[in-house]
Amino acid sequence: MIEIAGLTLTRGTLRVLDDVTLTLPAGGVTAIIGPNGAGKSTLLNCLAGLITPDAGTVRIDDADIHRLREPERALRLSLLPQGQSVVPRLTVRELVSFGRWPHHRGRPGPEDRALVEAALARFALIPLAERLVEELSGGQRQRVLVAMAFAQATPWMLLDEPLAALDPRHARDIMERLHEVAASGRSVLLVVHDLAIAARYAQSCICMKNGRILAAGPWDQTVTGDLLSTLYDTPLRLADVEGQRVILAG
Ligand SMILES: Nc1ncnc2c1ncn2[C@@H]1O[C@H](COP(=O)(O)OP(=O)(O)OP(=O)(O)O)[C@@H](O)[C@H]1O
Repeated sequence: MIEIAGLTLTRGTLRVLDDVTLTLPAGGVTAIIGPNGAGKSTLLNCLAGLITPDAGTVRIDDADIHRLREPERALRLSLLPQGQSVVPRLTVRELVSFGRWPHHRGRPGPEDRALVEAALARFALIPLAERLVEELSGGQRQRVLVAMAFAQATPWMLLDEPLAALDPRHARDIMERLHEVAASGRSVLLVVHDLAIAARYAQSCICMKNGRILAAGPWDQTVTGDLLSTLYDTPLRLADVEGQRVILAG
């Protein structure tokens, strides 16, 4: 599990994270939702140990993430940051192979190679494996980056807007695969703006506004139309269409 206690961060005069305290049980897909500027990316980067808070702690499976050295962190969690750029002249297979680096530190073995192939297969990238990443479409590139994070084979996958710039089919495609990843025992935590996708695929959610947690917990017990309306300052309601959770305006 991830245990967050009293996480506070100020940038200039802005309290970006305001005493965030939260326990995230392991397993499933958890969506971090909330309006622009709520602090979602900052929270994710704090959980990954990339940002050191002014106060508070983050413990992942009993280790204080900010006290771990980078290679140890990379064995516990993978992070796909927002708007990740890619190193030029790398093929898809080479980039996905980078996910194995924390495990082999420059000397990949048969298991590393097998896990890279498994990641390529899971994200339907075998046909693209020898293509240069920079020559792919934005959606294909995003799939490669998620596959790289998957190849890291960490108990936790943290993804900041992995669906950005994806059309509905490709967004669903990635979510289906992340759903499978979670079903196989890993924990997936992602920042997502598409509420329809979050409603469909996330078992749990963290609702952030103004650097605070407005609500968090299992989706069905937490998310209501009133909550979403307050979160986004616009009228929203929940509905059930043919067994699917959907969000409606007004
Ligand atoms: N390095 C920084 N310096 C100053 N302000 C910052 C810095 N990083 C973040 N902020 C501010 O903190 C707030 C939260 O930013 P953050 O990127 O975490 O929000 P977010 O919820 O991920 O937003 P979005 O949905 O737009 O990506 C914003 O007001 C942002 O301007």
